[in-house]
Amino acid sequence: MKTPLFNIQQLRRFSSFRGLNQEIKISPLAKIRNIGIIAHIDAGKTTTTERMLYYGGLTRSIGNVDDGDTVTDYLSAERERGITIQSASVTLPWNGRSINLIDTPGHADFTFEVIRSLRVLDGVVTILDSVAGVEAQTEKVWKQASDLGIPKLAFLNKMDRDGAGFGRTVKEIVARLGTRVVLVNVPHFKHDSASQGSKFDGVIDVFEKKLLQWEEGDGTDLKVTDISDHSTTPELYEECERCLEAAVETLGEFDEEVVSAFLETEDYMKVPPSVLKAALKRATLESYAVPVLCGSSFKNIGVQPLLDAVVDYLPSPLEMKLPEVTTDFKSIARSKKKQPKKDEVNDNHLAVTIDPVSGLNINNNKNLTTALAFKVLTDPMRGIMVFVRVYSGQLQPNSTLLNTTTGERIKIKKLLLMHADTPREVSKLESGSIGVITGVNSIRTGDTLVSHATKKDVNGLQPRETMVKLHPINIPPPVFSVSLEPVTHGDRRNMETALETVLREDPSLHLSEDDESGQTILSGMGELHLEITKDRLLKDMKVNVDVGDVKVTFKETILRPTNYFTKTVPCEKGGEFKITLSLDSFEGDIKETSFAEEPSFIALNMDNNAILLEESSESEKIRESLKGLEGGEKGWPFAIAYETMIRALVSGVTASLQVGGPIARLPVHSTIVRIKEWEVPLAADNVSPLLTLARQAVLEALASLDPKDTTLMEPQMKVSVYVNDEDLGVVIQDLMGTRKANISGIEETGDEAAGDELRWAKQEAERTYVPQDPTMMYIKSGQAAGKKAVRFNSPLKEMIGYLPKLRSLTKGRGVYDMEFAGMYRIPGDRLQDVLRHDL
Ligand SMILES: Nc1nc2c(ncn2[C@@H]2O[C@H](COP(=O)(O)OP(=O)(O)OP(=O)(O)O)[C@@H](O)[C@H]2O)c(=O)[nH]1
Repeated sequence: MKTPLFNIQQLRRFSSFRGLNQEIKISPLAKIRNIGIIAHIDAGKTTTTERMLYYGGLTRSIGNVDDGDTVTDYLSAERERGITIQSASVTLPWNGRSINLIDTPGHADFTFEVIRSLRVLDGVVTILDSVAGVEAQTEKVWKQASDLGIPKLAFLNKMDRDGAGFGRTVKEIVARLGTRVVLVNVPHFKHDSASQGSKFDGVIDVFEKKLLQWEEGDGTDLKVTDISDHSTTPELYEECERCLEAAVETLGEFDEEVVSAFLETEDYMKVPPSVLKAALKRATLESYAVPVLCGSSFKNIGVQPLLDAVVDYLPSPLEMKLPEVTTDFKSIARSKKKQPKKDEVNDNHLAVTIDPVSGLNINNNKNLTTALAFKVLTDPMRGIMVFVRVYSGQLQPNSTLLNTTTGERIKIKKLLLMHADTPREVSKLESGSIGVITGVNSIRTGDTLVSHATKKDVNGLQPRETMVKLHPINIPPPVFSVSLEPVTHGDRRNMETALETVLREDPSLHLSEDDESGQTILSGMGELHLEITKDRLLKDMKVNVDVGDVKVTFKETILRPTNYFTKTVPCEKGGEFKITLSLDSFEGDIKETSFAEEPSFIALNMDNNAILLEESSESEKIRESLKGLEGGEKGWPFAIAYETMIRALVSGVTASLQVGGPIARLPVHSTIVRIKEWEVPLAADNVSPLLTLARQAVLEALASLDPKDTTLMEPQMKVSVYVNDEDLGVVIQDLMGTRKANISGIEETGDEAAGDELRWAKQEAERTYVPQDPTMMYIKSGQAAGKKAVRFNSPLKEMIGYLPKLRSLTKGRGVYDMEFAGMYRIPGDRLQDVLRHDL
């Protein structure tokens, strides 16, 4: 769900905090941990977060999901909508450190939000349900975090439940997520006379050689027993020794200090905890191994050691590698393309702090402040709050920033740090910190903000510095849409204002206009996504609007190139604006075509379209001036900056492609606009004529197309269905028939990793030591026998309403997950059907 992580209204109820002695000081960077919690739905993310806030002293009592009184609970927040203030991050103190917990929603419809949050995190805690093991969403978010090189911890929750399998789940983590593990703690069970079975009551702290047992209650009463003496606790000693042996073996392959420490006594129990902890931290940062802990958040067992582990094993911002930067408009530096030096680039793509085109390094640039806006919220009291992560330099209040994504200069006033429910005004936001800019309404999620690190304006920045962009947050294309129609004419203004707010907060929503019907079309990532947005518009914002049914988004694309079209207009100050362009077609992802290799290729951020400034397309004058710039920062004789001209071309082209193609007036997709020639007079002080010409020329090119020169495109989804052997036949029959599925494979579940990786992971899982699971029967590799995963691509249109169908075919046992695979041309036999029924 779109989970507001923190409902400040509820936090406020707990006016006297438990941990007053833990007042957060504004921490030096080494003391900060920017972390997120990721989990499959229901693994216990909310329950665990509640305990963290409580033990951190931010709440006075523990809320429970099932009683609907949690701080972070979505439904109660829903009920209190209007007075609820969401927050993207909250800071809690732990052991002298500040842990910034950053919201990461679990539902697949909000993948974009997960990616957006992951971008600003330095580490993640992955919560698994130890009864269910590794689940589909765990795998997905784990992979996303791995792709971004983010260090991870695993917390095996729900150890109190029947069927909880610590050992089994650990083996699944290794085999299915493809990682080594180090067991930081393992479960402890006591004999339960009532059930004549065993009951989870605590954990063995492996490195410290201690047994921690929790008393019933809020989890603050804890019995600690030393288990380092074989004569007093022989069984616990031996279990701990086996775990330490495994830890020393795993870490020893990575870290020589562990080997030396072990060789001093050749006794696993005598390797100092400090050596193991330091090695495990390094191993975690390098993604060599993942620390594993366990507990039962619901029973208040094991959460404090998890907080300790966050502090011990996840990095501070100082230890995290800086993100990739680019300077846009490559053409300015095109002849200066330089390869980054070997030692400047790490395998992990996040490590590149140097723009390979311009050579600019944000890491050692003392002048430059760079920050990424990762969430925008509208707070009824404070107005618009822009959450930013500062990557270099420092943000200062009452200063001017440059939004390099839009080219706009922005005056900012206050800066805030989130401290429990009360955002606190601060005199600066330093590199590594996460804070809030208030009172600015032009910043969107994903924008890069730069400023001078010491001055209060951007005047001292080099031209190249003003073009720095942190790697933008990729927004997946919206595949579903609804029409919006104000009930009365007077409601239109209200609707527009509300939509502006909603879109500012959620850039994965998109607005367009249906020229024929005049309707406003709102597009989003999934049915649920649009449902929640609709709720927000109708219920929270009280907009009087008719919302149509959710439909799949279709696009149009061209099948053959057009002729070139030329447009000119004289300039009042002398000379003329001119443009000559054509449209060309391609298939696939534009960034992977040969066009993308061209020096003057500009990918548009919508609909897989791009502009190609053909070789020598610029007027003689522009070319000469650019050459001048390459030699140094010599004069640029034009009254208008080069980037401003490019922005005009981009805006003109983007807007006209949205107007649509000849078949159904749908926005044009997968099209390249080849600009053969363009001119701007030297004296011109305004680019709007260039924008207009670009727009007119594209519209003329589109109008020249015959309907048979274009076709429709539709979203296809990459789907995995998990079913029992006995249901496989009927499920496949339905997939091949009704769902138009293109099946790529049927696998035993558990075989998700591919090739060598799979072999490695399986071997690693086999040799990974895990304690016996007393509460469950051991099922080999953790999977119920005879489960199959069917992988296929299918048109999204055919997948609507699939869940009830799958349930009825499999007596409720089948599950599936799907993600966007891409927009594909609709084959001729289905085209008529779509035109008739869906448009
Ligand atoms: N027995 C047991 N139940 C738990 C534990 N942790 C959470 N639960 C229960 O599991 C259910 C889901 O817990 P949540 O904390 O809402 O899980 P979540 O991951 O936040 O779920 P979403 O917000 O839907 O993604 C609730 O009924 C909890 O009471 C645990 O340690 N033991």
